[in-house]
Amino acid sequence: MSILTKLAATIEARKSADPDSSWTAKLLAKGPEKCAEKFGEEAIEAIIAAAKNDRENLTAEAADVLYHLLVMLAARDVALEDVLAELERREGTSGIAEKAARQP
Ligand SMILES: N=c1c2ncn([C@@H]3O[C@H](COP(=O)(O)OP(=O)(O)OP(=O)(O)O)[C@@H](O)[C@H]3O)c2ncn1[C@@H]1O[C@H](COP(=O)(O)O)[C@@H](O)[C@H]1O
Repeated sequence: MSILTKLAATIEARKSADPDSSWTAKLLAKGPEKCAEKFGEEAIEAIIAAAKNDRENLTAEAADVLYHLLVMLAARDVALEDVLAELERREGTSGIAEKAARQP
């Protein structure tokens, strides 16, 4: 089991945990909008680290982004497996073909 899959399972379990015992449970209790906001904040911190070419900080911020992405997905009941399945569906298709398929 990959670390992302394990982390997603831990986050899912935190939905029924006491917010006083878990930072994840506390964040989930604040609702999906707050989870999305935190994801955005972490993404901006990663962008800043990348723009500054601060690779050490970018590594840490990227981990924060992945964690907060999983929390945001859990808050809206989107399964990590569905996201991974979407990536697998795209595997082997070129980015240009994918973009063309999304045109209205
Ligand atoms: N990977 C993470 C992880 N990454 C970041 N964070 C938390 O995300 C928060 C983000 O930092 P901020 O500075 O924005 O947070 P803050 O200032 O404390 O919060 P705000 O007051 O701004 O809301 C930190 O408090 C971190 O503890 C994480 N918290 C938990 N995990 C994983 O989730 C698991 C479950 O954690 P708990 O729910 O705490 O048991 C842990 O075992 C870890 O594997």
